[in-house]
Amino acid sequence: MDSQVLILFIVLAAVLVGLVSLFFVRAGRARGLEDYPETRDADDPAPGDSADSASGTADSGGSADSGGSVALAEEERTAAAPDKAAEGAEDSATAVETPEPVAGRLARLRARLVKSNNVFGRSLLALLASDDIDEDVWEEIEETLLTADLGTEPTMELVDRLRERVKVEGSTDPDRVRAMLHEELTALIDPAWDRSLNVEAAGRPAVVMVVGVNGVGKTTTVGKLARVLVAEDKDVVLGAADTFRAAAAEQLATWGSRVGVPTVKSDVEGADPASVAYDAVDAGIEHEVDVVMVDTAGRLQNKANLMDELGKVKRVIEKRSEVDEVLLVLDATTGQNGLNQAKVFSEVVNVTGIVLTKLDGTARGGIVVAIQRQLGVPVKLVGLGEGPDDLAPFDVESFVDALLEDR
Ligand SMILES: Nc1nc2c(ncn2[C@@H]2O[C@H](COP(=O)(O)OP(=O)(O)OP(=O)(O)O)[C@@H](O)[C@H]2O)c(=O)[nH]1
Repeated sequence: MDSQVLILFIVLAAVLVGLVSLFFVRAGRARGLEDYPETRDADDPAPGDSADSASGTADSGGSADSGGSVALAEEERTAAAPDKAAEGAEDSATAVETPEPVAGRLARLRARLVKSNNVFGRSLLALLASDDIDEDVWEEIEETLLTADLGTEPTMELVDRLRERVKVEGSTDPDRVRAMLHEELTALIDPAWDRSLNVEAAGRPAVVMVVGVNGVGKTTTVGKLARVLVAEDKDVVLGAADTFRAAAAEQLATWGSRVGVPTVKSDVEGADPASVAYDAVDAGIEHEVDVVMVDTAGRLQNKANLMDELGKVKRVIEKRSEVDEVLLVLDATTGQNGLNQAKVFSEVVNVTGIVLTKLDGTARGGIVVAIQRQLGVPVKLVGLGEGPDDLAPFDVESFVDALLEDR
């Protein structure tokens, strides 16, 4: 009799434990990414970690390589966006910023573009406004375009076409010549490119990788872009695969937390970046977010081992998901040097879009043309300042308008 009571008691206890754990699992799922475990042990494979990643190949991803645990930053777990947060997180959600809507950003930032390209536009228009555009004037025009980093071939093309039109139309009316210049510059920059970001993927998160040399503004761009996506009501996860620089992951997590976006990062300095990237994508898939953005460490294009590592980061992500967009960040102030970077990065990770940063600090806007020509990849975004909302979609008309604005 005693033993029957004991068995009954054990069975009842087991049923009770089962019910309680089921409740917690469901509640956890309903709460979403903010309940992602704070740390995941290095030896504990990431959920959905592929067989490949565990196989120990050179390209393998997953937590086993990360050299430590992967954690969501403390801030982002407490600063989830209001509509995505657990009910109990409402208080902390009040601290989350509302990013500026994307529409009209370039209009706001136009003054900066105008200011920095003042010399370019003014001297071109002044030259073209002369009654008699002789050989010397055409040469000066050429020089101005070259100084603006338009590149030799596009400069020659532009000058030839303008010369031809001025000759054929026989007009030196400044307004007319200015309109011709506007048309020719627009044609050179080419409005036909598809400049939309690939941030929609059916049935899984879109994956965006951000690459480039040191200090060009990668982390800042990921942060600003997270704001753009949040403003468009997307769920985003950031992956801090810049494991070289100790402060980089924190910097990224801070950007994310400002708009309630979580960051997957390693708490071990020098951890395998491919592993962190894999974990970020994995977390994004598991929590059914819209976009995972992976920030990578700055690397010189002539360091073969670092470029190999970047290739590996992409290949490891691809074990878990397609990579939809590879954004190469270029600093506009570095001029033609950006072209070499673009070429090498493109060979390694198949760049799909350019982000041109620091365009607020240079009159070398012509680099847009040179890059697109050489690379066959469109400029999709421009950085026009250090402020959180100083990133705008690249729009050809507004760009040329700003270059040739009356001052
Ligand atoms: N003026 C201006 N500054 C910018 C722009 N974008 C980024 N910056 C600044 O450029 C500096 C470097 O930016 P980061 O985002 O840290 O650059 P990074 O490429 O991630 O750097 P590493 O990780 O060291 O390679 C920071 O001071 C940014 O504020 C921009 O569009 N305009």
